[in-house]
Amino acid sequence: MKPKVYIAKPVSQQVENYIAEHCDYKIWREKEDIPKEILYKEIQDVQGLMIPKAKVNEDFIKNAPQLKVVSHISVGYETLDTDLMEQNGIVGTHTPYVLDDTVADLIFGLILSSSRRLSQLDRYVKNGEWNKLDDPFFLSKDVHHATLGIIGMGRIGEQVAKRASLGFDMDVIYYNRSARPEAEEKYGLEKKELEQVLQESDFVLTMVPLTDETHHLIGKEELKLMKKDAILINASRGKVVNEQALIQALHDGEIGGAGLDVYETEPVEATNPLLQMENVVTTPHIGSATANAREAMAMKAAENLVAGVTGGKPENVVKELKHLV
Ligand SMILES: NC(=O)C1=CN([C@@H]2O[C@H](COP(=O)(O)OP(=O)(O)OC[C@H]3O[C@@H](n4cnc5c(N)ncnc54)[C@H](OP(=O)(O)O)[C@@H]3O)[C@@H](O)[C@H]2O)C=CC1
Ligand SMILES: O=CC(=O)O
Repeated sequence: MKPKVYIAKPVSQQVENYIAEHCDYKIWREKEDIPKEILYKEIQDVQGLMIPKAKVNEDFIKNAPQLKVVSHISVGYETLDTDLMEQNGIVGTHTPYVLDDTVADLIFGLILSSSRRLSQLDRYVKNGEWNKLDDPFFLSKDVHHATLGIIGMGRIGEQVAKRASLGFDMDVIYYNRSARPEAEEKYGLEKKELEQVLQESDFVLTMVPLTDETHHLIGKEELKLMKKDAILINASRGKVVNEQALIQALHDGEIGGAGLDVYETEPVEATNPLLQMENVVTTPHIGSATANAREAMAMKAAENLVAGVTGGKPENVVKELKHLV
């Protein structure tokens, strides 16, 4: 008998066929996120669940007595209580590597559009406001040969460093708990203390996972250390940056601007002051959103799911994480 699994998101025919070969499955085919009540009903008798993001806590586990695998279709997994899952014999998996280049491209988009004011320029040209371009606001910051500080030199951080160093002749410095000698060698990177990275960078990118340690890693004091014209880019998780402190720092001119793909509350609230700021570029948590990357993530998640429910070893088991459910 094939193991039973639930797929909590529409997937391509190719991914569905692969799952069908190995499992009995049901699938949520609606565009909207699956409501919790339906999810909890569907996981009552399955061994595997594939889902973009699950909040796995006591409540979830009570509803899934046969569950062996939660296969996340994402890299970040701060919503998985990994201790609790281990106690209940549930393996968590995620989808690293296959989206690194795609997310790095988006980050470069944020770096370029926040420094060169691309969204305002587009708006002005389309509105016939060419004359606004005399405003000194538009004498913007060079990206090439500037210093990029990357906080979290992991898979994605390294791809950003590659683009910055080889493509834009940037000096790249980074802060990480462990050193990355190979990446240092390949891209001429230098590891520094967090304070130094903040003080010396023209662009600061936060690319750490969200954990107890990285929650509000960037707050009032850290923002104060940054150059007055520096731009903060956050494409990791909103809660890595203290958003109130960021709003204040932008308001007070402590830093020059921000490029944000992630927010403390998502979807970002319409009343969030960040949305009113001319020196803030926003995208809707869309780092991995190309057709290729999303398909690769879904296939990777399907492979992890199938391996986990058929007695194999999934390739991408999540590490124990000091989680924040
Ligand atoms: N916007 C989007 O659409 C996307 C966002 N993400 C987010 O990006 C995050 C990073 O992804 P990825 O690069 O694949 O992850 P990695 O695990 O490869 O990299 C994370 C890096 O952060 C470092 N790090 C972890 N904790 C700390 C700490 N307390 N202080 C300093 N450095 C730390 C790690 O090194 P060390 O442990 O040695 O310190 C590691 O180098 C994901 O967790 C996810 O939240 C991912 C994909 C898409
Ligand atoms: O935010 C996206 C992810 O894959 O993590």
